[in-house]
This record gives sequence, C-alpha cells and structure tokens, in this order.
Amino acid sequence: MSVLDDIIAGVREDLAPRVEARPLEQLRDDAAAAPAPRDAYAALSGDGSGITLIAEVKRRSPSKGALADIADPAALAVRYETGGAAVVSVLTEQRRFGGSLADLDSVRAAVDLPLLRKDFTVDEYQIWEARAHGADLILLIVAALTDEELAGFLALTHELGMNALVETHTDVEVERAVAVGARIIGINVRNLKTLDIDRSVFGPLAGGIPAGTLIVAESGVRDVADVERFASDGADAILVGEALVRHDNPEDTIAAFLNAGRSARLVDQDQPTA
Ligand SMILES: O=P(O)(O)OC[C@@H](O)[C@@H](O)c1c[nH]c2ccccc12
Repeated sequence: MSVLDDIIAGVREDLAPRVEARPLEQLRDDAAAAPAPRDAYAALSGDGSGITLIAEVKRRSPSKGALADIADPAALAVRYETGGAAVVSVLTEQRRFGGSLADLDSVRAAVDLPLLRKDFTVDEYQIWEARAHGADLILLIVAALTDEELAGFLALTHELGMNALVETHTDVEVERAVAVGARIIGINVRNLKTLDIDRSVFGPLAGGIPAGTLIVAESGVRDVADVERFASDGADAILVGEALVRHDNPEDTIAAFLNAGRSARLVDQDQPTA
C-alpha cells in the first residue's frame, strides 16, 4: 500500500462519523448559509508582474513529522494576509497533518482572502463540507481519483461557485487534468506515493500545460532560489507550507518570495526570445 492509499483509508474512516452526525441534506443548508465564495482564480492570477503565493497553515506532515505547534491558526493566517499572500491554505486532514475543520473555521473568521481547504477529497460530501465552512478552493489530487470522479468532483466544485486546485505529479496526470477542464493545475514536486521530492519534474510538466490555465508549484519551496527557478519555469503561483510555519517572520519570507518571483519574470523578459 502506498503512503497515499494509507492516508486515504484514514480519511474515509474519519469521514463516516461526520456524515452520520450531519447528513448531506443538512450540510447543503449549511453551504447555502455560508459566506459567498471568493474568486480564487482571480486572486491567483495576480497583476501579471510576478507570481502569487498560497500560504499554508500546516502543523505536521508524514514526511517531516512535527513542523510547528500553531496554537492560533487565525493569527498565523492574518500574518500571511499582511505579508501579501493571495490565498491561505488550511490543511484539514487530521491524522497525518494535524489539521481540522475547526482550523478552517477560525481562519475563515479572521481573513478576507480566498481559502483553500487542503485535504484528500475522495467523496462529494467533503466538497459540500468545504463550502459550508467557507472555503473557496478545494484540492483534487489526480492520483487519488478516477477520471469519472475527477470530472464529477470538478463539476460540483464549479456548481458551488468554488475553484479546484487539480494536483498532478506526472505527465499522464497533467494530461488527465487538462482533459477534464481544470483551470488551476498544481504540480506537486513531492510524489505522494513515496513522499520523495524531485524539483526537476516541474519545468517539463509546466511546459505541457495550455495557456489560460494557472500553474501552481507545490511543495519544497525552501528559499528564493527555488522561487526563481519555479517562476522562470512557468509557475503562476507557489504553494508554501514548511518554509513559512518554521520561520519567525512569515511576512518577510512571503515578501522575499514575491520579490524573487518578480525579478525572475524581469530577467526572463530581458532574454532574447529567438
Ligand atoms: O510544506 P511545503 O513543502 O512547502 O509543501 C506545501 C504543500 O505543497 C504540501 O503541504 C502539499 C502538497 N500537496 C499536498 C496534498 C496533501 C497534503 C499536503 C500537500
């Protein structure tokens, strides 16, 4: 069993009691009463002068273990917003990442930015749940879904007025994401089946994604050199967790990463094109 299979088995187990406690019928009412969805696609598009940044609230991970305590996720998210993040990502997976829907609720109450509910989506219930808790963007991991699930989940996401970050790691997964009509494609440089990082997969995969689709570089952004590399290889946005939660001053880190994205673009514009 791969790490991904193992995580998903836990996610399904944790889902069952929630469905029992709040049947889909009632959850639909909660979704209708939630704050109107915010436009994450527009937020991630930025002004074209550089890259945008998704800042993640992340306590721990299966690859790194404990990263940060984060007693007050709302306070951290406010710092992300102040620093210039375009979107805040809140991990809600409990067993491996130490997150919860309560974290999403407290972040929703504290910031105006679009929010990504970061979880392993394997059931439509979770999409309704994301909306009910004020999320604007959800994660769909291609490796975890059939084509039919991917298409159905993406359609429901759009029906609810949200966007999906469709996560890929291989050329076949990118093809599947494009075929289903994903508007925001993430390239996770971490293989979720083995947890290995390989930053060199990003450039070639990004090169195969059609214009008009936003490309998000996910995982392993450690420093400005990584940001420059992803930006010049075609990233419109970067998703950063560890480098922010481990830093005393996430505002400064965000500013430095956004600056690196802008200068990478300027350098690229100066290069002769043929
Ligand atoms: O902490 P990092 O290396 O900056 O990575 C953030 C993010 O990309 C990572 O948390 C992630 C990417 N895809 C996921 C899927 C599920 C859970 C987590 C993830």
